[in-house]
Amino acid sequence: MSSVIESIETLLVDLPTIRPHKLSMTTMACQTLVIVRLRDSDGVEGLGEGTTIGGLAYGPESPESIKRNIDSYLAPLLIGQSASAVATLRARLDRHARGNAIAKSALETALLDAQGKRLGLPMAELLGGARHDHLPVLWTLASGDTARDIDEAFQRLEQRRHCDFKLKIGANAVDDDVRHVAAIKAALGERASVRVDVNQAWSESTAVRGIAALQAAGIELIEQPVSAREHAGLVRLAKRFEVPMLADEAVADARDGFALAAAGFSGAYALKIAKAGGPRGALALAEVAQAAGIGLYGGTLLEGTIGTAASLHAWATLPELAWGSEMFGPLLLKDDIVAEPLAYGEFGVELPKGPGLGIALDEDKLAHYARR
Ligand SMILES: O=C(O)C[C@H]1C=CC(=O)O1
Ligand SMILES: [Mn+2]
Repeated sequence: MSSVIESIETLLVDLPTIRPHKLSMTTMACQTLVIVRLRDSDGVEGLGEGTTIGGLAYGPESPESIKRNIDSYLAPLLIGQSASAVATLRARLDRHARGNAIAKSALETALLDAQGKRLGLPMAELLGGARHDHLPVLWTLASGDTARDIDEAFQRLEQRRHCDFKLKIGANAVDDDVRHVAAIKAALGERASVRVDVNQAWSESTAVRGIAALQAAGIELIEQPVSAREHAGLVRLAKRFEVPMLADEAVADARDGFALAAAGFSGAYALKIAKAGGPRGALALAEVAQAAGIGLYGGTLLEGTIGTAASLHAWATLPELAWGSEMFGPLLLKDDIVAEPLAYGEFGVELPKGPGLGIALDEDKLAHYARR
């Protein structure tokens, strides 16, 4: 008898950040992880995570909606079904529930983790096999203070933890943001690369002015300068400037990626398991990007270790991440809920070993940080 899914538990876990993390739409002091524990009739447990940024500030799913929609709608679609049929189960979720990509990503991760444990294979093997076991990871400077960001960048460089930096801008007037970014780039010089993420904050005309100045300051990549829905504007910016554009909020899944490429976009796509409804959807977007000659970037919604590990297993199967990755989420958090943290070093992170995600929970820490 093949194993069936017996229960699915969801927990909200609130973890403080090491410092305020300032984005165009919110400033974070805490991150809320939605942790999924899926138990199968053969005793195997699969772990998953669905995490967003700033409640409803970043996107249409909040931690509370993710938990509630899994509990009320998505989990009942899976309970009693054959646990190994990951693709069929994932299609079942899409057939009966619209949207809710983050909730679906958490469940797909838990299904893959359980299946990997059952077969004794790492999750990357289920996704085609790892081509890399160490992935590059940048750091996001977003304290809101120029001098503090510069200090932080030099610390990270000296630790050999990160040598590429992403600056979060768009909350301030464009001239102030440009001054901030140019000062950091000037302080770091050739020792580090600097890119920016505007998180949709600019109109197209502001973007033209801001990007011209950022390009002159030596910034290497401009992430999501305009609204996610402004595909035509993003294409115009990509054609206008030498500095490449990175589409993030504009491309959730393979269909978005196809539409943007067909509209004439060139540059790079940020892959996120949360946007694409799971690791498999994110890899489908990667296929479209590769077919269109668009570069790949391993993105995060600032997940903790479980969501980050799931993403790493997916990115490890790709031939190349031309723009590296930002899988630093766990490093932004003061504490963790896993027994063994991910191994960061040499400007990147190791792909975890062992079956499934290769991650085990620390039950005491989980109980301590779980919301009651
Ligand atoms: O890229 C985003 O939009 C979300 C995120 C990734 C890194 C970070 O600091 O925020
Ligand atoms: Mn982004």
